[in-house]
Amino acid sequence: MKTSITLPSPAKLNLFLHIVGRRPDGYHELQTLFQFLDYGDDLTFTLTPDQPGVRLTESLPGVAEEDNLIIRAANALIDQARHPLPGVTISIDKRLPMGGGLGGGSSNAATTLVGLNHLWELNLSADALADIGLGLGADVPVFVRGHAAFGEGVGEQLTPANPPEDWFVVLKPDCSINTGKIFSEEGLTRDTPRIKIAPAFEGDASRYRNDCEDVVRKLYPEVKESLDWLTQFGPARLTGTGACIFGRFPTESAARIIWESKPSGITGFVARGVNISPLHEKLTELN
Ligand SMILES: C[C@@](CO)(OP(=O)(O)O)[C@H](O)COP(=O)(O)OP(=O)(O)OC[C@H]1O[C@@H](n2ccc(N)nc2=O)[C@H](O)[C@@H]1O
Ligand SMILES: Nc1ncnc2c1ncn2[C@@H]1O[C@H](COP(=O)(O)OP(=O)(O)O)[C@@H](O)[C@H]1O
Repeated sequence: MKTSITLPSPAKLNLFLHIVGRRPDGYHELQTLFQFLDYGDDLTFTLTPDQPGVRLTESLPGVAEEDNLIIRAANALIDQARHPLPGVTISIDKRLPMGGGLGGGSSNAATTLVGLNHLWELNLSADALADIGLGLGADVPVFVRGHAAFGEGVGEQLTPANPPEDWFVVLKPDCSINTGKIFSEEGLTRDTPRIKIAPAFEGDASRYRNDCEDVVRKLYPEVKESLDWLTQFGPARLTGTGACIFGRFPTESAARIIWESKPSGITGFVARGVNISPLHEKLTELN
């Protein structure tokens, strides 16, 4: 049995995000195209056979340990196991902004489920891990399955997709946006017609939009300014409920030229869109 592994926990983009209805429990029904980025956090899992339980080597600002999705994911696996498991210490190399629409928390949960399934040799199927993940957040299943996908329902009904693996400039306007607040806004578009997808959806995502964008532009001038700036160079869009935005470029050098000219004071990064999650690429290497 291996005792330590470091695994990627990538970001996602919602290349488009349509709100097509509402469930009786108030949750919004979405149609969205998820793609991963070759950029994200790293998690290191080290087994501690002499010390039972799950520990983090550092806490995240503003997140109580029991609310941390890494701890919640590890405990969800322990609850499923039929025998005692060795303890584990988990360290986080955090690069993704929190609450930015890049799915960092959901991705951390998925990397924990997939990583500990491997390290603890639990042999749970992807379906079983995605089910556990859905209990932690709507975006966890796509990270568990590891393939770019068209998502329906709350984003858990997934059809694998192969959008172009373009380069992105991702900007983080200096504000934080609460997902619940955006979904409760009166002016939110909630009736975008459903689109039909072919089984091998290639996703000409440039034709689609993010239905949260108008509301977010109005409420957060920082996002509006960044979108207006990035739009000069091509289509720019919000991911999830924001605050991060992205512009798409065919090559790394084209993306870097725009990145170098960004207004001072704004953070972000340049990354490539990838249809196989870096987490699954790494696991294939290990197996
Ligand atoms: C919008 C998306 C798109 O990928 O991403 P993010 O912006 O969070 O990255 C996700 O669907 C985010 O799903 P999830 O991560 O589970 O949402 P949460 O933050 O738990 O949701 C906070 C609140 O927003 C509302 N909510 C959320 C999702 C949804 N489909 N309909 C809703 O009405 C609910 O009131 C919920 O209690
Ligand atoms: N390990 C974690 N990493 C990031 N956020 C976490 C984590 N655990 C819990 N959270 C909480 O989840 C919220 C949403 O995080 P995240 O998935 O990064 O953003 P978003 O849903 O906007 O894409 C954060 O604001 C934070 O309070």
